[in-house]
Amino acid sequence: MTRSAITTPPPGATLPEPLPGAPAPGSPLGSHYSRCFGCGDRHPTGLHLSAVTPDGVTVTAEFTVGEAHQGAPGLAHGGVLAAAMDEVIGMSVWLFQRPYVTGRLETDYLAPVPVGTTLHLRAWCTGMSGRKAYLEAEGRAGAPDGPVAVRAAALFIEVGMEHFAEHGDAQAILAEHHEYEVNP
Ligand SMILES: CCCCCCCCCC(=O)SCCNC(=O)CCNC(=O)[C@H](O)C(C)(C)COP(=O)(O)OP(=O)(O)OC[C@H]1O[C@@H](n2cnc3c(N)ncnc32)[C@H](O)[C@@H]1OP(=O)(O)O
Repeated sequence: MTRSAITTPPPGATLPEPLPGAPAPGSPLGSHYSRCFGCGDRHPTGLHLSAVTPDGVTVTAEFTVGEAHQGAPGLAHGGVLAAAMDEVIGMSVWLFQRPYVTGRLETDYLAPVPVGTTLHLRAWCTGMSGRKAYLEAEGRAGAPDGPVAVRAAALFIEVGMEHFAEHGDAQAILAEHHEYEVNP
């Protein structure tokens, strides 16, 4: 991955450990919002990522490129592939049980991805420092050990739940996130 200085952990960054209460290894991760373009099962043309965590700190997921995801005829749109990277990385920081948002996302496209291809995604943390989490992800075509078609490096920034209430739909958050106080 040709990551930049912004997405490279600084000296002294730490690696996360599985938290108490993390999903059991191999158990499915639920959607954080049913209308989310990345993981929501109520989004009609979304990515419908289905994900598990093998170890409480990394995430693996699958995404099958559909008709609604094309850029060039028959090929996945690059922005859609970036969204898949953003989502699987977002799912992995969700394991830290604190809310984060994407600050920066860098993407390398290594091969075209035809409609009908299942991308096997993986995301992992390379370091945490204060409010900043440094993460990477990859998408392999056709199989977990298939050729890497897309790679990403990201900087995520921790926010309070009020971030989503202030800028988004507080009622929709409350309806799906009983575990968080959105207006502390
Ligand atoms: C209900 C649950 C929902 C879960 C949703 C997950 C969805 C999946 C992930 C997403 O797609 S999130 C959607 C896309 N991202 C956004 O909408 C974020 C928009 N940006 C912001 O809201 C603010 O810019 C942000 C919260 C990221 C930062 O603003 P703050 O005022 O809180 O912090 P500040 O600007 O002081 O930055 C804190 C540190 O991060 C650094 N930083 C922030 N944004 C950066 C950036 N873009 N690039 C590099 N560094 C950045 C900043 O330099 C600083 O570093 P230092 O502490 O070292 O000084």
